[in-house]
Amino acid sequence: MNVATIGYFDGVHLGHQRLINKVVELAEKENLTPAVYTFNSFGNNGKTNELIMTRGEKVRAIKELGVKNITTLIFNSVKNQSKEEFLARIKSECCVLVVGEDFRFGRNREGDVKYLMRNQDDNFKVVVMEDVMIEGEKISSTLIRNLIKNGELKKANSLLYENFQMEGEVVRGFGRGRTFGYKTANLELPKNLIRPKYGVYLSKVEVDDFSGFGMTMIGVAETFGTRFSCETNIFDFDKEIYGRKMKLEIVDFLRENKAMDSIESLKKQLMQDKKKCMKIIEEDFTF
Ligand SMILES: Cc1cc2nc3c(=O)[nH]c(=O)nc-3n(C[C@H](O)[C@H](O)[C@H](O)COP(=O)(O)O)c2cc1C
Ligand SMILES: Nc1ncnc2c1ncn2[C@@H]1O[C@H](COP(=O)(O)OP(=O)(O)O)[C@@H](O)[C@H]1O
Repeated sequence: MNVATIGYFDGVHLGHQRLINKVVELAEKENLTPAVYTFNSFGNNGKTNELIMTRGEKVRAIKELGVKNITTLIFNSVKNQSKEEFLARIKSECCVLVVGEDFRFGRNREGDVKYLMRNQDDNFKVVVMEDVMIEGEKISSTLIRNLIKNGELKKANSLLYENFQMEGEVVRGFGRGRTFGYKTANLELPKNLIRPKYGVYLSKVEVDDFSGFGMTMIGVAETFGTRFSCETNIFDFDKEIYGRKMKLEIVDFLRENKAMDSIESLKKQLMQDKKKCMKIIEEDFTF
């Protein structure tokens, strides 16, 4: 039998981690299976194109926390189930359910924690965990999405399972970067992932067997045009990586994008950006 929790778990943030850690702890104590029920989507409320992490990253995070059994429920099939039907399924597979205070389930979100508590018996217990708070606010995926959209990546990262990251293929740009001494690898972004506020960021970079740092512009290179791109100048690196898979962790916001009056000004700015990155790396990432 399972000890389980249920949720979409986008970001696997500190609140999610409290639930999952409890599941693992209780399962170990009772020699039961630690389990998570998650969903393939949120339905049609729009949030699905603003995901904090991909499904693959989420499943990996949940497994790394010690969960052995992950079930993905198809949102469209469960959304019309009554609270009785949904609970009957959970009771047939779980003997303990760990939930947050505001957990809702079933058609029109009709099932709540009170209903679950009333339906406990010898074979089914409910454990309710308190919300995890930050500065008087409940930590939630929505709160973290707003931080990311505001460019507050450092704060968002401090609440997430791991730094906000984007993984994709390195594609060709206009070949302009190399002409002024700053090659910039253009990343094709995963669809459905939330885009941080347009701007320039310090990032951690992984490509092939290289692992290091870089500076990333997300948004529009206003000096040259209006097309969206995500471009990274990788420090201490000089290799052709077109077509390779690259992972960026967006670590810290440096500045807004600007339209420059010349290539010389752009180069000067990039030099300053790099200096700022080096300072942060020295302060925060000295091993
Ligand atoms: C860290 C970083 C910061 C950047 N900041 C700006 C900027 O403020 N304004 C701008 O017009 N372009 C900016 N760029 C984009 C460059 O203009 C762009 O990389 C260059 O045009 C090369 O494009 P390409 O790779 O398509 O050839 C920045 C690029 C990087 C890597
Ligand atoms: N340090 C580096 N940072 C970024 N890209 C690099 C670096 N060294 C080599 N490259 C290669 O150069 C390409 C970027 O050069 P660039 O002239 O900006 O062309 P493009 O416009 O096609 O991105 C990258 O895609 C990568 O293959």
